[in-house]
Formats: sequence, structure tokens, C-alpha cells
Amino acid sequence: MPPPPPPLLGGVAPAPAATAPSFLHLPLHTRLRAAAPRAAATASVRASHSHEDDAFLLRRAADVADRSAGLTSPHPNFGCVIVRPQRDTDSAVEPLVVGEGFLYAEGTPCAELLAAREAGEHARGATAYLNLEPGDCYGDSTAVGSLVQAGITRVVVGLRHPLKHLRGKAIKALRSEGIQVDVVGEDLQNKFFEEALMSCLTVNAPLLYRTAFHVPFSVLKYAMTADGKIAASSGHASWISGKASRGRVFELRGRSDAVIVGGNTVRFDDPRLTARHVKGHVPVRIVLSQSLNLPEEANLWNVNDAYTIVATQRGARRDFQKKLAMKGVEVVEFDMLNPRDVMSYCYDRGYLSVLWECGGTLAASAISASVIHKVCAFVAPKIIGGSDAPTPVGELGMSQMTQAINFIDVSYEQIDRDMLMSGFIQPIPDLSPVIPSMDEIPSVDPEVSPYETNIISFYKTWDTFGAFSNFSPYPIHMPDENGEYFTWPTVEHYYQAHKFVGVDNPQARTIVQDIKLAKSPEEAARIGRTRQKEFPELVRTDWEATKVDVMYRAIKCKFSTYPSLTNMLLSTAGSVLVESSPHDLFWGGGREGEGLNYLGRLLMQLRSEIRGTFPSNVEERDAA
Ligand SMILES: NC(=O)C1=CN([C@@H]2O[C@H](COP(=O)(O)OP(=O)(O)OC[C@H]3O[C@@H](n4cnc5c(N)ncnc54)[C@H](OP(=O)(O)O)[C@@H]3O)[C@@H](O)[C@H]2O)C=CC1
Ligand SMILES: Nc1c(N[C@@H]2O[C@H](COP(=O)(O)O)[C@@H](O)[C@H]2O)[nH]c(=O)[nH]c1=O
Repeated sequence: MPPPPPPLLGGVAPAPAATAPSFLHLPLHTRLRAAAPRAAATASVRASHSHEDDAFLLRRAADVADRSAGLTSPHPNFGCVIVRPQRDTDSAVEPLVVGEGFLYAEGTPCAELLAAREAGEHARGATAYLNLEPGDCYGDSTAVGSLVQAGITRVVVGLRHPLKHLRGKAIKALRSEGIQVDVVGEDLQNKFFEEALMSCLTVNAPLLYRTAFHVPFSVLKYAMTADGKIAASSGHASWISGKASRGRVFELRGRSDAVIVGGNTVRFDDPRLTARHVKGHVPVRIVLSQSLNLPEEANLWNVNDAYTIVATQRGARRDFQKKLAMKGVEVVEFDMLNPRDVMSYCYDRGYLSVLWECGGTLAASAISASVIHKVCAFVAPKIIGGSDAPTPVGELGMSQMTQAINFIDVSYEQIDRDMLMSGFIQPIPDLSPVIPSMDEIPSVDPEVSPYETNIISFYKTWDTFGAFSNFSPYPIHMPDENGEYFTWPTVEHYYQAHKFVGVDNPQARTIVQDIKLAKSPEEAARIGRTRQKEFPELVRTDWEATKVDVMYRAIKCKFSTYPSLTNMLLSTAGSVLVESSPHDLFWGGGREGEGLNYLGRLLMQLRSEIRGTFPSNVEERDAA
């Protein structure tokens, strides 16, 4: 059971029930974990909202936002929940929802305005929870204005807006009005927010994928028997899954901008691909056919049901193309018909999300082209057998089980007699700060955004930008422990040795010597790290305070010594540089962006300094 929502204030009409259940977006672990600790938390006395309440209410905002999934395109799904603390009979302070709203569709009032209207006077001094930073633009500041006018004093934001030109804008505007804005991952960091953030990410997954990959969010959906067949050997497939599952498919269609099938599916199934039985959004139907050897009469050619596009190879059956056009079907020719180009085309048409309902042949092509992000597999408790019976995904060229694509955030749901297994095969591109944060920007590189999607990662020296690694073989001529110039084989040698430089202890001096003579940067790092652990008393006392400066000096020397490196660094202008070390969470960006990425920051800072967009002089820099 999901946790009960906080009560709505008496007299305030509850928001309409969700038209589509949000479980489709919530991975199993999210739902299960959220259920347990809630009761205990509400019993405790809190003067202000606890992290747990914040996280819970943010998830609620994401759920509210999900009510219009499929309808808001090309806009994201926005939800707003306004909450104020209320003292209950035991004098415990409980959060009370006083208003909720979501963007219903393009051109309708924004979530913040609706929630503020519902809350009325109760909004004064209250907190607003937003799954996504408002996207006020082109002189329209309704969202921010509604919160300000309503008297909201605190706003909790799940995600910054993924679009670059809007990112941070509303947050800044709210802050400039004196409103406290807490952004998850920046101002709010706590394990409770992991799930809330996931809800905020999933509800707007289409926009996030679209923004990051320049293709619409693509879900591959299929129904298969327990023995893994999507049709009998004859090609007959009606029906594998039960009625309830097929009803769910209508919902999935209703959340999508387009539904795609291959030519064979049209020939075998004569599908309709409509979101019938679900009121609301009707997706465009797209057929991919190279041969254009398609039936003269087909349900898909009835454009009264829904719009149909046939994507084909340039020059294919022009006579048939004309016949389709006469029926109102749009034919789009591609020089080379393939899933990626079709997805780029759909991107250009503004689609946010696409549902692939094709057979295994096209599904394999789409997976190979990396355009599928999520899979929804309906499994029916049936066996059809048949060695020639089609399976959901054709040839992917994999021969070892270790090559298998693992689902991320898998969820399982029983639908009548069937089971729906879903999971992502490409992680949701999380636009959490890739360091530096907004406030740090002026002191790192004013030319990059903290949420830049254009990221250049480097780690191993053989990577394209591997020369940025401190292990890369670029000797630097820098003073040693005696102040005499020494040729350090790598930046790593210099950096590790400086942990012990200046320490008045013979053992520390020996360590410095050992590092200077280390045969490789790996060895230098090993000596430096192990000695630091074994003999913390030998590490200079100011190390934590000076290590960033030490590193900066070393990389500055490295890049100014080698013009090819300077050029390489300058060629990355505008991109965020991330040392993608999964282990080093200070210098590296971590496995999932959890690291501080200080090496990346320093490189960006150096780049900015070389480009003249950043003061090289420390005093000048501090004054900036
Ligand atoms: N249970 C289920 O969920 C589903 C079952 N099915 C069943 O699957 C069977 C059909 O499967 P399948 O043959 O794999 O059909 P597909 O839907 O995968 O269609 C394959 C066709 O797609 C077209 N195509 C265009 N571009 C490409 C490309 N780059 N790569 C691959 N194909 C491309 C070609 O059409 P053309 O030949 O016209 O050029 C090709 O023959 C049927 O029996 C159907 O009933 C189908 C969908 C879902
Ligand atoms: N056979 C099969 C599915 N097949 C998919 O549904 C399409 C038919 O859609 P429509 O004509 O709108 O009902 C068909 O072409 C294929 O893409 N789907 C399922 O959920 N369960 C099933 O058992």
C-alpha cells in the first residue's frame, strides 16, 4: 500500500483523481521503500518540515504532475503542492496540503497558479513543492508570480529545468523575491531525497532524454508468452496478453506522442494503434517500411481515428505513396531508413515520447541504434512453442550472456493473469549539477552552466581527452622540497610528493624522495596514498587547505609547457570537464556524478584563465 497522502485542509476541494496511475513511472523499490517509515515520521513533533516530509511532498508533486502525462507535450509535466504546518490536537506539527495543481495541457494555467488559487489565503507563509523548476519564459512569469503573490515563503524544487535557457532562471527569480528555495541535490541532500528525485526524474523522463540525447524518449512494449514468443509460428498474435494488460497499453499509448510499428506488423496484424477506451491524447501512428509493400487497405490508413505517417526509403513505390497521400496518410522518405534517423525526425517534429509496438526485427534495429530507453514487457502465462515463432527482439549480435543488456530500476506488476516487467535500458539522464554549482560558476568558468549537458569525461590516459589525466606522461619542471627546480615525471608525482613536502621529519623526506623516483604515476599515487594512510602525522598540516592550490599550480605548469595540451583544453570551451574516476570522490566525478570533480573544475578554471574570461590573479579572482 502506498502511504496515505497528508490531509487536505477542510473545505478545499481535492484535486481530481489521477487519470493514469503513476506506478508506471515508479520503480518497485521506490514504492516499497516509501511505504514503511511514513507513519513513524508523522507522529513526531516538528517545528518545520523535516527532510522526510519534504521528500514525501515532493514525490506527491511528481505524482500530481503525472496526471497530465501525454497531454502537456511539448511541455514537461509540472505539479505544485502547497503545504503549511498545522498543529494537531496533540500539539504536534503536521504538514497540511492546502493546494495542488498541475499543468493540464499546453496553453492552460500553470500548476503554481492553480495550486495557489486552491490554497487561497492558506498559501501565506506556506511551502510550495515543485517537481520541476517552472519554465517561465518569453515575458510570462505566471508561475513565479503566482507563488510570490500567494505569499509562499519557501519553495522546494525537485529538478532544475532541463532546458539550458530556462535552467536556474525561475529559482533565481524566486530567490530575488526573498523566497527560500531549496533544490534537491544542492540544498537538500539526504537519503530521503533519492526516491523523491527519482519520481521527479521519471515523471519528466521524456523531456530529460530528449534534452540529453536529441531523440524522443522511446519505450519498447511487447506482449509475450511465458515461452518468450510474441506470435505463433503462423504470425498470429491476437491475443497474447489479457484484456487488462491491453487496457494498460492504451494508457501507454495515451502518454506517447507517437506509436511505431514495422511493415510486417502492419501486414500481419492490421493494427489500429489507437488509445481507445482512454480519453485524452491520441498519438500519431508511424509505420516504418523500406519496401512499402504494404496493404492497400489497412486500419492505419483510416486517418479519422488518428494521424498516420509512413516512413520509407527514398523512391520506394511512388505510386503507392500517392495512394496513401490520397487517403490523408503522410509519407516521409528517408535516404536510409533506420530507427535513429526516424527518431531524429521525430525529435524535430517536437515529439517527447514514442512507443514502439513493433515486432522483433525492428525492435532489434532500434535497440542496436540505442534509441530505446525503456522496455515494458507484458508476460502472459501461456505457452505457444514453435521454433519459428517470433520473439520480442531479433538479432543483436551478442554471443555471451555477459553482453546482455541489464534493466535498470526494474519493476514488476501483476495485471490480472499477466505480469508487466518494466525497466530502463538507458539510465534517465539526470541533470543534477555536474559541478560546479550555480554559485560557484563565477569562480570556475563563467562560460559553462552547472547543468551543462555537454560533458567531456576523461579518466584513463588512453581516453580521447586522456591527456587531461594527472597520470598522462607530461613532465613538469617545478620546485621540489628544497625549492630547486626538478623535472617531475607527471603531475601525479608532484601532487603526491607535496603531501609531505616541508614536513620536518626524515621519514617524510624519504617519502618525498620515493615519490620523486617512482617509476610510474600509479606507483607515485600508491606511495602517496598508502603513506598518508599509514602515517597521517607525516602529512603537512595545511594539506587539506592547500591541496587544491598545489594541484592548480601543477596543471597550470603542465598545460603551459605543452602547446598541444593548451590547444586541446581550449578546444573544449563551453563543455563541462569531468574526471570520471569512480573511486576518487574529491578529484573525480564519481560513478554517478556523486564526486566533487575538483580536477575537472580546475581544468575548467584554467581554460577560462587562458581564454581570458577568468582573472588569473588570486586577489582579482577573489574580488570577482
Ligand atoms: N506480441 C506483440 O507484442 C507483438 C507481436 N507482433 C507480431 O510480430 C510479428 C512481426 O514481427 P516482425 O517481422 O519482427 O515485424 P516488425 O514490426 O519488426 O517489422 C519489420 C519490418 O519493419 C520494417 N523496417 C523498416 N526499417 C527497418 C529497420 N531499420 N530494421 C528492421 N525493420 C525495418 C521492414 O518493413 P518492410 O518489409 O515493409 O520494408 C521490416 O520488414 C507478427 O507476427 C506480429 O503479429 C508484432 C508487434 C508486437
Ligand atoms: N498481440 C498483442 C499486442 N500486439 C500489438 O498490438 C497491436 C494491435 O493493436 P490494436 O489494433 O490497436 O489493438 C499489434 O499490431 C501489435 O503491435 N499487444 C498486446 O498488448 N498484446 C498482445 O497480445
